[in-house]
Amino acid sequence: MLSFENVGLRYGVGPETLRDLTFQIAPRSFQFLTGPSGAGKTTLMRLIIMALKPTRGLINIFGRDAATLETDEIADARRRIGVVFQDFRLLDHLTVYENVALPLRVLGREEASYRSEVIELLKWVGLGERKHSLPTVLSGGEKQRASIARALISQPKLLLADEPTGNVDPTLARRILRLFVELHKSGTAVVIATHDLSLMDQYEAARRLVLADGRLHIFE
Ligand SMILES: Nc1ncnc2c1ncn2[C@@H]1O[C@H](COP(=O)(O)OP(=O)(O)OP(=O)(O)O)[C@@H](O)[C@H]1O
Repeated sequence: MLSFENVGLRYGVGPETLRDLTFQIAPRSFQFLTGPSGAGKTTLMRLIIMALKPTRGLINIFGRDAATLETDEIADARRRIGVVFQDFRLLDHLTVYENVALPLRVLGREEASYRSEVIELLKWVGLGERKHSLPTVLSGGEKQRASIARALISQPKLLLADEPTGNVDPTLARRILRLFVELHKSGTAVVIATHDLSLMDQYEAARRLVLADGRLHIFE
């Protein structure tokens, strides 16, 4: 589903931020991506969603060489990837409900077919009472949960989450992890970037991808 072969990434001049990355993300797999602050976790996620081009090496996504994809093919591939960004990226003029429903609207689904699904997911992440609110009035943790719900709602083939529990308390973090594990069990490959050791300890079946000094170390 996703493979990197000898991928390197350098921002401007200076040493490579990521070096010789060779790994695969299998369909329906679950992995934590970890490593010290500044190790390159967000950079790696940006390479996967094709927001950055590698300085060298090959990235293959959904069976295609990422370097050869046209703009519309990149957009098509991105529709199959759910992303939880560190800065949430909610649309401020849409309500929480509308933000979460957006990926389904983009896929052309009728509202009647997804309304109850969206409401149920909002309840699960503790935003049932916030569905008509605009993102501007939400707390950091509420925004984070809305962005998680939006990434999950379309059951993407691949889910990338950058520090998805960074703004919530441990109880809610456990609940959110359960949501990711359920999604994985229903067929999504999940990659969660996190510093949170206690979160990782709650799902020992997960692979651990550890970035250090620009290189990736994999623990199955
Ligand atoms: N747009 C950019 N231009 C230049 N350097 C960048 C850019 N984005 C990130 N970097 C540098 O690349 C390195 C990796 O950053 P990145 O944000 O990927 O790390 P991270 O592991 O996600 O960190 P954190 O855990 O703190 O979020 C850092 O040294 C950072 O300063």
